[in-house]
Amino acid sequence: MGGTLAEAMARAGHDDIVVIERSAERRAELEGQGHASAEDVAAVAGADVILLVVKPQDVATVLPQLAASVDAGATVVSLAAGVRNATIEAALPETVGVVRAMPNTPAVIGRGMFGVSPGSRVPADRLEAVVDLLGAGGEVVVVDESHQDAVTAVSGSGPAYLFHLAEHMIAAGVEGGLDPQDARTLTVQTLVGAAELLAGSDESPEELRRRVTSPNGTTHAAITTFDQHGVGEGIRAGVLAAIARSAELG
Ligand SMILES: NC(=O)C1=CN([C@@H]2O[C@H](COP(=O)(O)OP(=O)(O)OC[C@H]3O[C@@H](n4cnc5c(N)ncnc54)[C@H](O)[C@@H]3O)[C@@H](O)[C@H]2O)C=CC1
Ligand SMILES: O=C(O)[C@@H]1CCC=N1
Repeated sequence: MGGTLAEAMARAGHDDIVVIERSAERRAELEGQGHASAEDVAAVAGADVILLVVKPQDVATVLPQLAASVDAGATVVSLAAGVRNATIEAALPETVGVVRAMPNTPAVIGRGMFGVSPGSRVPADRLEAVVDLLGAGGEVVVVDESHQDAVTAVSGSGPAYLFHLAEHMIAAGVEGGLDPQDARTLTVQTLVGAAELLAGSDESPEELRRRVTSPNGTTHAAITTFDQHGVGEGIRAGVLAAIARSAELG
C-alpha cells in the first residue's frame, strides 16, 4: 500500500518523496521505480508529512523510532487499520499532528477512496495538506474518527465485495456457455459502465436498477432469485460483520 501511494503521489507531481523500508529487496524495487529510499526510520527527520503504512501489529515498534526523529511541526498520517489517533498521539511529541486514513486498493490506479479523520491536534491547514496529498490516489472524505470502522467496512474492504460479485457473474456466464475470456470482458465492462453511470447520476441505485428491470423480464427473474437467496440481506450482514471486526481489531 505504501509503494502504491508513493507511485500515485509521484505521478501527481510530488518529487520529494522518500520511502522508508527495512527490507533490502523492497528498497531495491522502490528504487527501480525511481523513488528515493532509506532503511532507517530516522530518515523522517526534516519531513513535513509522514505516511505510516505498516501493518497494525508493527505500529508499536515503529512509533518509538518515529518519536525519536520526527520534526516538531510534522504531521503523521497513519493508514494502519484500526489503530486510533489517540494511540499514535500518545507516542509522539505533543507538537506533532496525527491523522488517521483508511485507503482502498483502487488507489493503485488513482481511483482510490480514502476516509480521513483528524486527531485532536491537527490545524485545518495541515489537514488540508494531507487531503491534497492523498487526493493523488483518489477521492478523500473527512469523517469523524468514530466512523472509521464503517469506512473500513464500506470502502476499505469494499473492492473485495465487487471482485466477489465479478467471480460469480463470470462463473455463471461460463456455466451459461460463454468462454471464460468473453465472460470476463462482459462482466468487467458491465461493472465499470454501471459504476460510472451511478457515479455520474443524481438517481438512486434503486431507481437505476428499476430502469434496467422490464416487467416480468430477465432482470426481474434474477433479482427475485437474489431475494429468495437473501443476497441483499447477506451483503448487509457481511458489511456489518466487517464493521464489528474493525471495531474488534481496534
Ligand atoms: N484498505 C485496504 O485495502 C488496505 C489497507 N492497508 C493498510 O495499509 C497498511 C499496510 O499494509 P500492507 O501494505 O499490506 O503491509 P506490508 O507489510 O505489505 O507493507 C509494510 C511495509 O513496511 C515495512 N516495515 C514495517 N516495519 C518497518 C520498520 N520498522 N521500518 C521500516 N520498514 C518497515 C515492511 O518491510 C513492509 O514492506 C496496513 O496497516 C493496512 O491496514 C493495506 C492493504 C489494503
Ligand atoms: O481486510 C482488512 O482487514 C483490511 C482493511 C480494509 C481492507 N483490508
